[in-house]
Formats: sequence, C-alpha cells, structure tokens
Amino acid sequence: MRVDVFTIFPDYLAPLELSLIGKARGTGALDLRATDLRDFTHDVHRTVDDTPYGGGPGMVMRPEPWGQALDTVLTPSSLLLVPSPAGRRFDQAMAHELALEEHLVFACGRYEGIDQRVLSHASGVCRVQEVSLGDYVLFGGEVAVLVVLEAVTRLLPGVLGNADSLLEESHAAGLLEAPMYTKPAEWRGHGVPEILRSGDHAKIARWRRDQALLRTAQQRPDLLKQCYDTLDKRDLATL
Ligand SMILES: COC(=O)COc1cccc(COC(=O)c2cn[nH]c2)c1
Repeated sequence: MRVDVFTIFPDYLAPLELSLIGKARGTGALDLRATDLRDFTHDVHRTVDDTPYGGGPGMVMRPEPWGQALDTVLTPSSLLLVPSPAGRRFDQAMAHELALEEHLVFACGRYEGIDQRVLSHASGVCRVQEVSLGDYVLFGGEVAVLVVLEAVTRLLPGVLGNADSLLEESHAAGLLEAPMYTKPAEWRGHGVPEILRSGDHAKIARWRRDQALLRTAQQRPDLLKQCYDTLDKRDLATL
C-alpha cells in the first residue's frame, strides 16, 4: 500500500518510524511518504493560509498549495482522506476497508480548515472521504493520521507476526476482548482464574467468550446490540 501525507508538520509523522509502521515499511507492505505542503507555495513566507471569506475568527488553508500538492499524487484509484470533526466516524470496520486500498492520500488540515473547493475539485479525480476520530476538535489532522495509519497498517498481510491475534482482539468479532493474564500466577495477592491454567482449551475458550460477552454488556451495550443476532443460545444463557 502506498500512502502520501501532506502536512505543514511532516516531522509530526516521524513516530510512525518507531511503531509497527517502521516494520511494515521494512517488509514493503507500506510505502509511506510525508510531504511538506509549504513545498507547494511560491512566496517568500511560504504562506498556506488566509482570512476567511465572510469574516469570522481564524484562518483558512488556501486552495492553491493544496491543488498543486494533490496534483502530484492523486489518480482515479486514490482515496483522499481528510481528517475532520465533520467526517465519517473511524472504527475497526473502516480500518479493514482502508487496508484493502492501494493508495491512500491524507490531507492534514489546520487552522479553521481547508478551502472547501480543494475537496470538491479532488472529488472530480478520485474518491474523497472526511474521517473523524471522535467528537472533539484537534489543532490539525496529523494526530488522526497517526491513529488511522496504525490501525490500518497492522491489518496489512505480513505485518502482525501472529495473524490469529487479529481474530481475538476487541472489536474483531464485535465483542470486547476477555481479560488477559500472564506469569506470575500469584501477584500482590492476586491470583489468575484457575480455568486459564487448567489446560482444557474448550473450557478456556468458553470462559473467554463468556467474559467477552459480560464485559461488552457492561462496558459497551451499544456493541452488544449490534452483534446480538450473531449470539447463540449458549451466549444468551451467559447474559
Ligand atoms: C474539510 O476538512 C477540513 O478542512 C479539516 O480541517 C481541520 C481543521 C482543524 C483540525 C482538523 C483535524 O481534525 C480534527 O480536529 C478531528 C478529526 N477527528 N476528530 C477531530 C481538521
């Protein structure tokens, strides 16, 4: 997968080298390029923003630098993602969708946002999707790119050592994950649920499923509602 990120803070994406993404780049699963939007300005101050038409506080990102920057990468098979409070809510399902894409382009907005004509123009070339991490406002889209790219990259083939962990993790089967334990068996007076040390894999699987159901019912009843019709009689007996 090829990923292009345009931002006025390209160094912001340096942490991606450290995490799994550095590994994914090593395996060739991910070809990531961060480009400074100011490279597409032509004035001495490398200006990327200006005052909003219609007045109001703050500044808006000018269309020209964005137009020239996106011209260098967008093709009909690209998906342009714009982190924004107004976007589609990012979740594991969307992460799986994005992991199937061949070319993602992120436009990191700052200030009050990007001139709307940039998105309108781009939608004549490729698919454009505003994406939201949640109902709050950040200084810019860079943080969202770190989150989206980590969630997507770990789904790429060959990136996670043990692909099975993708199946068990929270939000994979729609339920939260069961609690996990490791050595020592006794720690500050706290033991480990006996069943996990029984070696009876069928019972352990059942216990984990029950814990996942109970945990989801308690912490995220909204998720339980979503996957209710996938539950079998044994599951319902637990609830
Ligand atoms: C058309 O879209 C734009 O212009 C986007 O512009 C901006 C402006 C300021 C901040 C951001 C970053 O996104 C968020 O704050 C955000 C994402 N998820 N939840 C909060 C983006």
